[in-house]
Amino acid sequence: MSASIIDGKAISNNILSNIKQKVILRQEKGKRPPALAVILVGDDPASAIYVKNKRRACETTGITSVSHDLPASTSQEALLNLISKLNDDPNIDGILVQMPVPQHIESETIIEHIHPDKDVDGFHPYNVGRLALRIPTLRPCTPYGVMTLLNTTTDNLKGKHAVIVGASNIVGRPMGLELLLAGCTVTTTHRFTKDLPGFVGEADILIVAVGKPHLVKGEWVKEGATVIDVGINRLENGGLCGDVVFETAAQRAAWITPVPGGVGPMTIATLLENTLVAANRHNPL
Ligand SMILES: Nc1nc(=O)c2c([nH]1)NC[C@@H]1CN(c3ccc(C(=O)N[C@@H](CCC(=O)O)C(=O)O)cc3)C=[N+]21
Repeated sequence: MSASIIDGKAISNNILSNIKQKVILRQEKGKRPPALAVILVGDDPASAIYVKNKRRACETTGITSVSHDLPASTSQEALLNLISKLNDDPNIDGILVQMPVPQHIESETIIEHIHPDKDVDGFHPYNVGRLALRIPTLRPCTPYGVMTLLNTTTDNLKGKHAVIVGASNIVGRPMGLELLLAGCTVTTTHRFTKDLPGFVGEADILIVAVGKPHLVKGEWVKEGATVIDVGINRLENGGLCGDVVFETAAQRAAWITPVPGGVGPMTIATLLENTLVAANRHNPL
């Protein structure tokens, strides 16, 4: 078999143009555009690229982005104060604090300080808890973006065996909740899993989100599987690669996402979808 490529870039562009139409509709009804505050602390080069892509997507859709670029030396207290101000600001619908934050800042404290109604990343325990209880509101962007991709390739996810490699707070764990909500049988593997290749070989749907280049070998993949590679690893030659060995996996899979151009753009599209949802709630039509 030779896999078809899941074109995350094209699918995300479709979502962005839908959002753009909805933003125009709001403005025709006299409402301001949705507004996203983007906070970047420090100067991690990868973060700078992602944040730039987010701001560009805001421009494409007509969503207002308000940048707060802070030095790496920013204290936790100063960051919490800024978030408090944005929580109370009626002209801001969504707040994003780009992760990772510098070592002296505790990310859990920051995430819990963002008002759940403005948590467009879907990272707040309230929003993750809602998803766990099958009453999702603002959904974690990357897992929800992956669900959008799966729904374009698979008619009925119910009963499919989904295997997740990686159990992080921002991808692996909420990914399991989304797949469970969609009716999949879910297995989550992680650093203590024995026989990772054995679990991977059982997956109808394989989601890999670890951040280790080429961790998953193509030979492990089940014939006809759908492979979603969430990893984005920077190579020394400046290129990018995923967590899956693409060439060999594509010989066995039915569907596979590329890196770049797969999950990354979907994360951004979902972030803007969440911002529109938050705006429609704060400032209804
Ligand atoms: N509060 C917060 N929210 C996030 O959503 C968040 C975060 N922190 N920290 C880091 C991760 C990572 N992330 C990506 C966003 C866009 C691309 C993206 O645009 N990727 C392009 C390639 C871009 C490149 O050249 O590196 C692609 O895959 O085609 C990738 C990864 C959001 N994250």
